[in-house]
Amino acid sequence: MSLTTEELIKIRRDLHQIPEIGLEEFETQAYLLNLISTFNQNFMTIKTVETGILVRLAGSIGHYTIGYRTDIDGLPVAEKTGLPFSSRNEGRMHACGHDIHMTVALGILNYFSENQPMANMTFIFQPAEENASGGKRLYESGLLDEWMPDEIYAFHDNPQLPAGTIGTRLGTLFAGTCEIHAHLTGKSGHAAYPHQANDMVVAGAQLVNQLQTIVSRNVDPIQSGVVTLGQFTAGTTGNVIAGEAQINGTIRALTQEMNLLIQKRVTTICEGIALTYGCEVELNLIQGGYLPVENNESKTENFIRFMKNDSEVSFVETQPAMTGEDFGFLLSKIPGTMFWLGVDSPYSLHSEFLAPKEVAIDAGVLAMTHFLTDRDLQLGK
Ligand SMILES: CC(=O)N[C@@H](CCC[C@H](N)C(=O)O)C(=O)O
Repeated sequence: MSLTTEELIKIRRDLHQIPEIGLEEFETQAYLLNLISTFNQNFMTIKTVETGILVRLAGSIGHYTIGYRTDIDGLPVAEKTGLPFSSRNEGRMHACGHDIHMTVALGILNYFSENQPMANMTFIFQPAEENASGGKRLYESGLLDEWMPDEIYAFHDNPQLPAGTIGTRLGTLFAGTCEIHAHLTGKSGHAAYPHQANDMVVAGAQLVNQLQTIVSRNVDPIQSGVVTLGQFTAGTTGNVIAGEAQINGTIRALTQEMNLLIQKRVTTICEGIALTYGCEVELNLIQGGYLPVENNESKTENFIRFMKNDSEVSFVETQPAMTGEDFGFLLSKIPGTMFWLGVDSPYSLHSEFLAPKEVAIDAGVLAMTHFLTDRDLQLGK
């Protein structure tokens, strides 16, 4: 018996109330393990990796392994949806919809635990998609090795698509990202004596402005790039010159070459600021596993063909997006497809008001159980 709509919605709401940030998903892991232990165990094996979980369904032939991945982490965002099942963890929210991702993965896993596939299936419940390259960590732990998928699938929810609609494209779906962390050290002092201090608010402000010229002056306008500096902290009060500043941000580019070019320009500009303002600029650029999400050509052609032909699935071809995903790392090792699942919300991913439409859950489970059943049949021939 597959999970009912009501059961799936209850699971999603349970998960929504316990968001945890990357590598701290202890409650989430315990909830998932407890639930998965209620599924048919006849051909299931479970392993844990840090706060992640790997579930293997042994196929009746076992000649091939199909992978399916969900991320499980939340964000350091204070929820303001006002929903009765809002986050119970202060300052934490599933503001990127990973509660929806997990619920759909559980629906698919539950279905195949009752309907044994011919191929093996490896389900990956992966921590730290937002902050610590969880996919790369998990891959490099070696624990996936004996259950390594031959091909792999995953989705991200999309507030801009109608609830339940599946979308993807051939080629690059998401950007590669790279975190920027710049720490500026000058000399603090009295507001009345600027000549005796070295003001890091002024140096930091110049750094922000100069970094914002990279996209307009260094990126080929026919291509694309983003430099967003989401955090700038400096100083303690209005009449004390700040001796330190911290600026954090992120780079986005659809090719690794462009990402590296932007990283190079960020480095050069930081060196220039250090020289100009006689301060120290300690720069950390962290790309980790956030490579561009490049869909495999033949797997994705097959995926798109299937979704277009399934009369119960609504499918649209989408443009590339500047969101990042560490599934890009797994796709650089294992051929597969990343796709969107529409959740129809006026608020964007990472918004404290994001409230995905739950009707998307059933649609996601249906589309993927249909697709993976078909894929299993193709592979078994
Ligand atoms: C889907 C999504 O929103 N992913 C995140 C990935 C973050 C990567 C990294 N921590 C960074 O900030 O560059 C995103 O912000 O796109």
